[in-house]
Formats: sequence, C-alpha cells, structure tokens
Amino acid sequence: MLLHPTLERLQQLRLSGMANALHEQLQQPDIATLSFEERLGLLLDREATERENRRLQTRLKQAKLRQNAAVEDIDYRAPRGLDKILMTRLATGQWISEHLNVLITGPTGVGKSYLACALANQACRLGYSARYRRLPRLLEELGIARADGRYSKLLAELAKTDLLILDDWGLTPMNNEQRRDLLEILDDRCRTRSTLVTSQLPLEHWHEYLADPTLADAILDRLVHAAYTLTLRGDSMRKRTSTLTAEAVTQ
Ligand SMILES: Nc1ncnc2c1ncn2[C@@H]1O[C@H](COP(=O)(O)OP(=O)(O)OP(=O)(O)O)[C@@H](O)[C@H]1O
Repeated sequence: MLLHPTLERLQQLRLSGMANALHEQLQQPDIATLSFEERLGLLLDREATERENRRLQTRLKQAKLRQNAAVEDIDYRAPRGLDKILMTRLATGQWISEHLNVLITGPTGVGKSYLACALANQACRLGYSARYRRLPRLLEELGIARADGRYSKLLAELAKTDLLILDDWGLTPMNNEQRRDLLEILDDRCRTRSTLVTSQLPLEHWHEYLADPTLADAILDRLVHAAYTLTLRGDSMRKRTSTLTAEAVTQ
C-alpha cells in the first residue's frame, strides 16, 4: 500500500535505478527471503550501475566516434603488423592516465580509424572523455570559430578532453594559421592529456609535411616523444570486407 508513494519519491529524487529495482523486487514472490540489508544493497547496486551506464552513453555521444568499434572486436587475422601485446596494453588505458600519445600510421584502409575508435570507445568505458575529429575538418572548424568568436571556447573544450583523436593527419596541406592552431591544440595537451593521431603518411615524412621547420619542430616535439607508435602495413580491410560480403551473398 505504501509502496506507490515510495516509488514516486525515488523517481522525484532521480533515483530511477533504485525505483526500477524496487519495482522488480515486488514482482518476485520469494523476495521476502532476503534480509532488509540485502534488498537495500541490491537497490543501491542497480542505482550505481544505471548511473554509470548513463555517464558512459553521455561520454560516447560527446566523443562522436566515426566507427562503432571495440577493442574486443579487433580482427588480428589479417597480416598487417598489428602488435596484439601492445594493443592489449593500450586497452588498459594506462597510457591515458600517464598522458602519453599514440601514433598510428599505415596505408589506406588498413584499419587506422577503426583502431583509434576502438581505443576511444575503451577510454569512454574506463571513464575518460574522448573526442574524435578528422584533422582537416577540425582545422577548418577552428578557422570558422575564429571568425565567429567561438575560437577560445572550442580550444578550451579540446584542451579538457582526456583523449583527442586526430584522424587523417597529413591528408591535405596546411596553411600557416592552421599549423599555429595545431600547435595551440597540442601545446594545451602536452604532458596533461593524450592525443591519438592516425596518418597514411609515414612518421619520417611528418616534419616535411608540416613545411615550416620551426613550427614543425615545436609541433612534433609535443607529440612524438612521449608516444607509442603503431606502424601498420598490408592490404586495405575495405577490400576484405567487400570480399567477405560478396562471399556471403553468393553462399
Ligand atoms: N579490426 C577490424 N575489425 C573489423 N573491421 C575493421 C577492422 N579494421 C578495419 N575494419 C574495417 O575496414 C574498413 C577500413 O578501416 P579504416 O577506415 O579504419 O581504415 P583507415 O586505415 O583509417 O583508412 P583511411 O586511411 O583510408 O582513412 C572499415 O570499414 C573498418 O570498419
């Protein structure tokens, strides 16, 4: 009789996990065999789980990951030089707590963005904030933000993100303003946050790509020294995916 108001009160107090668990307990005929403390413990567990799930969904939404990727789904069968031990270590997230970076290079379609998104997804599950951006798009966005007064706000948002993914580094040439923006982003993060970069360009060409030697030194100094590097090789996974799809269709 008194339970309806209790359920309502729990909802009013935004304890919806407890309310749901209590509602379910009431449907279970043998629930009375549990002590008060045991039942209360179950309600609290459920509240904590639902809250953590909601926080995870918020982090994933903010991260805007391009691919629905997860570390446990990484395909190690294709020969592409992917170090499973290193990936397992990165999946623990310790590199993020140590503010280290990850640089993934390799030819098109080899799975760089997939790995980046899988590691970002894992970071969100571990409680870190993450943000995925294609570098050319982000630099354009910063140019627009400078013009409409959102520049500082955008830089501040990037600076406080635990893991920033910069995908497609080296794909399009940068102008001087964009090089300086990139330096700003990386300077804010140096030794305080982690950055993950993916690029088709081998690491040894990054300096040349950045064109301005002084800015290139400054940018790479903030990125490369405290970083794990993954150098992938092999055929595009896109071919593999389309072959597998074609095989599935003909079967
Ligand atoms: N480990 C994996 N498991 C399952 N699918 C994968 C895996 N790696 C890559 N793929 C799939 O292969 C395709 C190409 O991968 P991805 O986009 O990550 O390549 P990329 O190296 O970033 O390419 P590009 O340099 O052209 O951007 C995608 O459809 C991706 O979902």
